[in-house]
Amino acid sequence: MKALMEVQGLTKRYGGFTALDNVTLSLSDDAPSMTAVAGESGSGKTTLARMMLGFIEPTQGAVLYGGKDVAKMSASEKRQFRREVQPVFQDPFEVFNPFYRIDHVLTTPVKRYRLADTDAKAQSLIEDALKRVGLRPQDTLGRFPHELSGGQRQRVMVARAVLLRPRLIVADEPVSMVDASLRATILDELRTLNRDLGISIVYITHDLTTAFQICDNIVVLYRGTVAEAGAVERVIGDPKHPYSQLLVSSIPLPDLDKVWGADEIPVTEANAARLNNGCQFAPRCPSVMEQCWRAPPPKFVPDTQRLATCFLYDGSAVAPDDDVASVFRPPETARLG
Ligand SMILES: Nc1ncnc2c1ncn2[C@@H]1O[C@H](COP(=O)(O)OP(=O)(O)OP(=O)(O)O)[C@@H](O)[C@H]1O
Repeated sequence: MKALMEVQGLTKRYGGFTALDNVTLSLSDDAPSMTAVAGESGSGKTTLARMMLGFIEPTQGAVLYGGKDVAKMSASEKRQFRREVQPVFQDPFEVFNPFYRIDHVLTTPVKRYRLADTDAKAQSLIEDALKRVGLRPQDTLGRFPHELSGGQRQRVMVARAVLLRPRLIVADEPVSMVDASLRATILDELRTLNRDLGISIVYITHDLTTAFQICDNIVVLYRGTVAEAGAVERVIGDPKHPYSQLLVSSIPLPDLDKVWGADEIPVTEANAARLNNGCQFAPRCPSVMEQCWRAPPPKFVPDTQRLATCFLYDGSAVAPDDDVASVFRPPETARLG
């Protein structure tokens, strides 16, 4: 597989605290993919996203884009990387300057990357990008950020990313500040960009329902380590790692017999510290065993198209590779039953 981006043994420490620990994940260049990165608050999702975007440097490991280490790129390589790998953030309001009209965030990249040689071409590029994300140019351009809804502002940011025809969009909780009614529409639009324009998407979220709806594969992080990874219908439909099981059991379902919060395993001070050895989830795990305290579990492959770093699956094959994508379902193949 030719890789668009390779995250190799990525580790980020802040002082003595490990926010991300030895994560390896490659994104295929052959077929544009949609990959979710999920986990509760503090699991390291944003840290991973920021390193993929080249915003912060790893303590160990590397992010390769087109085979080149992002931290060692020349100015011109970095410029191309910045164009081809686009961020979409949680809160678009922070990105907008309230004193400029919306047009500013769209005309700036057109100028910076010389995307059009005439004003008419620039206008048509901008209008096309807005239409692609379901916005009417005549209702959007000329307005100030506060005159748009949160959902519209977020769509402008997606339109800005689309304008640059990126190869990869890293979207960090892109709809968590958007009204529920608009969430599905914006996520559908991301899916359409993936299918129609061939843009790969990394979708960072704590929401497994939307990850299931739009993504092919998912990586579940727990305290900076990969708990489980694979095809969404495997990991979300039938989770194997006790942490993924906990996450899935907390998805609200219309089940009147279910008592919400009943499955929660509280974090106490005693189990909040990172372990030096063993499985990070051991202190909260309902299935914890003696060996879980001694060494981190390998990446077991209990069935096809998924891996689970959990000793419950000792005896299953171990993943052939550190790369969690080695068990991914290739995009464009049918979902498992
Ligand atoms: N600049 C920093 N300095 C110190 N610690 C940090 C820094 N950035 C992140 N962390 C810590 O690293 C851990 C992972 O943070 P990160 O933002 O990646 O988590 P997250 O999964 O994205 O959480 P959330 O869903 O709340 O955004 C957290 O414990 C956080 O406090």
